[in-house]
Amino acid sequence: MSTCKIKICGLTRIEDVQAAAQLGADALGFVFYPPSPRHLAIPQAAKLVSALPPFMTSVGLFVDAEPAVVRSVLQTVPLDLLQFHGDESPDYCQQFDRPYLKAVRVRPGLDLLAYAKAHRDARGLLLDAYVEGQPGGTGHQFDWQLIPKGLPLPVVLSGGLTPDNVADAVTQVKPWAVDVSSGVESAKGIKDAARIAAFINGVRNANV
Ligand SMILES: O=C(O)c1ccccc1N[C@@H]1O[C@H](COP(=O)(O)O)[C@@H](O)[C@H]1O
Repeated sequence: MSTCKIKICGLTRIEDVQAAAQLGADALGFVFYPPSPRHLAIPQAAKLVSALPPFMTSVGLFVDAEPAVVRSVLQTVPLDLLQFHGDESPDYCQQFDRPYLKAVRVRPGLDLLAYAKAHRDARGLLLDAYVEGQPGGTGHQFDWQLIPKGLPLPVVLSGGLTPDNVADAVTQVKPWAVDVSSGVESAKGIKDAARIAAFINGVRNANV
């Protein structure tokens, strides 16, 4: 049985927060990126985060946001961890004095070791698929063979994970955690409890 951690991202409804918590997710992600169909206004996000039970991590996702935007979210929404999903520099990421994940979109030719070393103050490196013009949440998978051994940060694997492929992903990559959005939805921003349950089962049944 795998103890890989599980983050479900892009929640927009209280019933999805409650279902993900009851089904055993470790962390929930809330999107603060206006072009995303999963984007939340601050009051809505505050309501969802306040419904989290104890010991569950709330994660705020930003894409190249103005620092003032991140600060205004942090004033009202009690986020445990930030997820920077754009081209944010290490200096940018550190300015909020909050633990963070740095996301990177993996493609051939990218030196992931150098990228991880540059972002060594991150709590983890989130690996997503590269899709031209789209920062994430695409439902696309990338070639897991592109992940080098010996990355100096815990790996959070994402990008096109589903209930059908997540056991293989955990078995092959052995990440610290997995992150999913599209793969557990019935429509953008609408989570499907049966798919979340199947996803969590897939992680737990991985052969590691
Ligand atoms: O979820 C979004 O809308 C989103 C928008 C902009 C950047 C990232 C976004 N989501 C993150 O993308 C990855 C992969 O998602 P998927 O499972 O392939 O749909 C995941 O880390 C989400 O947190």
